[in-house]
Amino acid sequence: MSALAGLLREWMPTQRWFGSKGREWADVTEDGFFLDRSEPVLSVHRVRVTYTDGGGDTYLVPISWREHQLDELDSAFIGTVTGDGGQESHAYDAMRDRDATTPWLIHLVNASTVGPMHFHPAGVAYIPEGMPGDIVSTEQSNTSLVYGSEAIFKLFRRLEPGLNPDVEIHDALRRAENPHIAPLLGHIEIDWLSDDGDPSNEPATVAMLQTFVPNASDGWRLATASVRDLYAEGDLHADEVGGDFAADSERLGAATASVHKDMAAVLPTEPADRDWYATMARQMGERLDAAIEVVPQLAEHAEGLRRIYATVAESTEPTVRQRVHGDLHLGQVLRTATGWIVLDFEGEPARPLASRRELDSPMRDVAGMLRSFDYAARHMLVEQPEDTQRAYRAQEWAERNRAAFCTGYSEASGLDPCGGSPLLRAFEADKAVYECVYEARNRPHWLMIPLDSLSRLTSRD
Ligand SMILES: Nc1ncnc2c1ncn2[C@@H]1O[C@H](COP(=O)(O)OP(=O)(O)O)[C@@H](O)[C@H]1O
Ligand SMILES: O=P(O)(O)O[C@H]1O[C@H](CO)[C@@H](O[C@H]2O[C@H](CO)[C@@H](O)[C@H](O)[C@H]2O)[C@H](O)[C@H]1O
Repeated sequence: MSALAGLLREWMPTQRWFGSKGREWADVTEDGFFLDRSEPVLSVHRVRVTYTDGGGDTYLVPISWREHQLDELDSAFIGTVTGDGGQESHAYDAMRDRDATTPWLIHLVNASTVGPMHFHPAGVAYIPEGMPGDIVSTEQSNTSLVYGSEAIFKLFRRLEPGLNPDVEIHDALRRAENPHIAPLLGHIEIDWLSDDGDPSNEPATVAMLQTFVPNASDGWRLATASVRDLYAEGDLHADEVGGDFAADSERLGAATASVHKDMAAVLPTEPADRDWYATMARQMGERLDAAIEVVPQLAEHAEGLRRIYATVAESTEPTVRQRVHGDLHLGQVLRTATGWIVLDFEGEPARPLASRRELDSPMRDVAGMLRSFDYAARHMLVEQPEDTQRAYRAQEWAERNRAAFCTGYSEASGLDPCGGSPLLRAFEADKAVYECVYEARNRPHWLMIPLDSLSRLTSRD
């Protein structure tokens, strides 16, 4: 194992974007190349991790190298490598080293190819080259840099061969002139190294650059502020407090419907048949089996969940299958002065890329957002699980905003998503199962949120 691979073995599991926390590593190998040789030197590494329980993942890790350690970069420090001549080089997370953030945009403007990496500007708008980028937050599955208030660069950490749906769908929705997206400015690909080292597959998408939406607030922040207002007003109902969110939820429903309509117009669609319903039910059951291995508390809901999934297998509900968002929640939408913007069309980061590009029911996204209203309403109950008054208010807030979202969706699309559809209920349950695994791995103190929802979903007959 190289000295760098040894350092990455310690460091990567501590990073939020590392998706396989808790799995034991069998081996780690890396291959890297230089993207920029000026100070600090910037290298990019494809890091292949294999696990003792089988399988493996490939991650992208950009590293900046410095001759001297810098106190201000302490939180980005990965470790020190000693060369053959005894000289030391200090490795830093290049996404948190501002001085190492300019080469990405310079190469995009120049449509460069550097080693195995290919830069593709979209050619539709100005790219602010020469400016350093600031990291958005480390609390995400990917890592984003904001350049001024003009562009946002998202590095996809876990690599898979094939075009990332975030790039593909943003490009399609721009062609459809949908007003609810931030335009794509470019993307970057890297040749995929298959296990035997033969670069014969499709390249993997490494990053995308989008227009930055200024003066916007994300839906999660706005919704949770509204919930806090309601909690602060012990005697008032959700529609009586200043921070009522229902009008925003209704507009968000309409924006979601508009995005679905345009995706169906410019990307493939197919009618759902009986086989598809049967496949959905089987996959939900399989996801549940796998999730119980990670979160044993799910076992007590298994019988109720399987009953819900069985109704999908028998469904004759007419649905069109189309491309969908795949992981729609309040943290994926921004409210601007003119309306809602939908972000991050990548799908659930834990799912294989091919399955995230499959045609699906738009109800998957409706269910995701309905789950998110539940999360927003209940996340503050984590600290006070016994507070029945707050639990009652949370329920009231969630119901009001879920209904408003459905009204907005149905007025814009002509389809009422929330009229007791068994498919929608099953998607909500499936999402809550996914969330249990996500929370167990990333935020165990929040595990009770999806677990409590499952109690309610499975007892509703
Ligand atoms: N175009 C944009 N304009 C402004 N902020 C953005 C934009 N895209 C993303 N963001 C901010 O960055 C956060 C993470 O972006 P997202 O695409 O959801 O990344 P991830 O895949 O890591 O979840 C969002 O919640 C939002 O606050
Ligand atoms: O990183 P992503 O935004 O792609 O999505 C992952 O992380 C989300 C949390 O940030 C997670 O969403 C879950 O928590 C949200 C509150 O933080 C809540 O609004 C969502 O409803 C809930 O699913 C998402 O599932 C995961 O894929």
